[in-house]
Amino acid sequence: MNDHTIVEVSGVHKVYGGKKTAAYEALKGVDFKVNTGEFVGIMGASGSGKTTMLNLLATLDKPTSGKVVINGQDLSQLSENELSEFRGQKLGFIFQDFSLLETLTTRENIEMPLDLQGVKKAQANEMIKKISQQLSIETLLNQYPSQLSGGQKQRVAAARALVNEPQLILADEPTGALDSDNARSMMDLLEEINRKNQVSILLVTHDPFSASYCQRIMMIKDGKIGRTIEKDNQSRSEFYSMILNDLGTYR
Ligand SMILES: Nc1ncnc2c1ncn2[C@@H]1O[C@H](COP(=O)(O)OP(=O)(O)OP(=O)(O)O)[C@@H](O)[C@H]1O
Repeated sequence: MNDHTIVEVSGVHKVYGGKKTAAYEALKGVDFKVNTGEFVGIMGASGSGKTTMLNLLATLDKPTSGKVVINGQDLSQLSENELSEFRGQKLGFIFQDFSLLETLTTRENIEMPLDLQGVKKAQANEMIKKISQQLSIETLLNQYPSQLSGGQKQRVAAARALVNEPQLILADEPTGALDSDNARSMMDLLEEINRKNQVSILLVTHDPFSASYCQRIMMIKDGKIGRTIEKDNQSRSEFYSMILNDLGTYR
């Protein structure tokens, strides 16, 4: 692991069940690295192990064997309390279902991770102001989730994920519940954050359009990374065609 590596996964196996139920090996030896500032995708059929992998990176679950290192920290060395602190400080999450709390306003939803970390009110206000401007949601701060459109909710969820300036964003089907216009603006936003803020992004998706924003895509199949495809100097639409071709060929 060097300074340029944000994620290093080595020899990771994950077995579910086993004591009373039949054991199922969802990950069968996964190795990969993500460089700092990279925008990387994981694609694969339903049941291939994508969410399992994401949960390990999110520190929400532990591998049966193998190692996950994020930002130089071997996650297996941290206690539960340290893991939750690590999650709060280093990671940002964007999920398909937004997971906004309905009884809180936009501002309160965005403020929540800062409260959990004990950030002082004045500093929290500054951080909320900055991210709201960047995501153009200043006018929505006093609204409740039920008053927002799907695209607006997703921007608020993105603001909440980004407000603590995480080093790594884990995004699970962030466009899954959005129409195509909103999906495009969500992906444009992630690309902008990646470029301007130098945040590393790991995106899990079925969707070739979202995946075309990545610089590199790892194709996971039956619990292993089968192939990696790289964007290199291609335009996004060329990369999109390459992804479609790949999915067609290896289905
Ligand atoms: N808690 C669990 N207990 C037992 N088996 C599980 C558990 N979670 C996942 N699995 C199994 O592990 C395999 C991989 O699941 P995972 O959710 O990682 O797939 P996925 O690629 O994210 O699928 P999808 O795209 O449908 O979300 C599946 O066969 C699933 O049934």
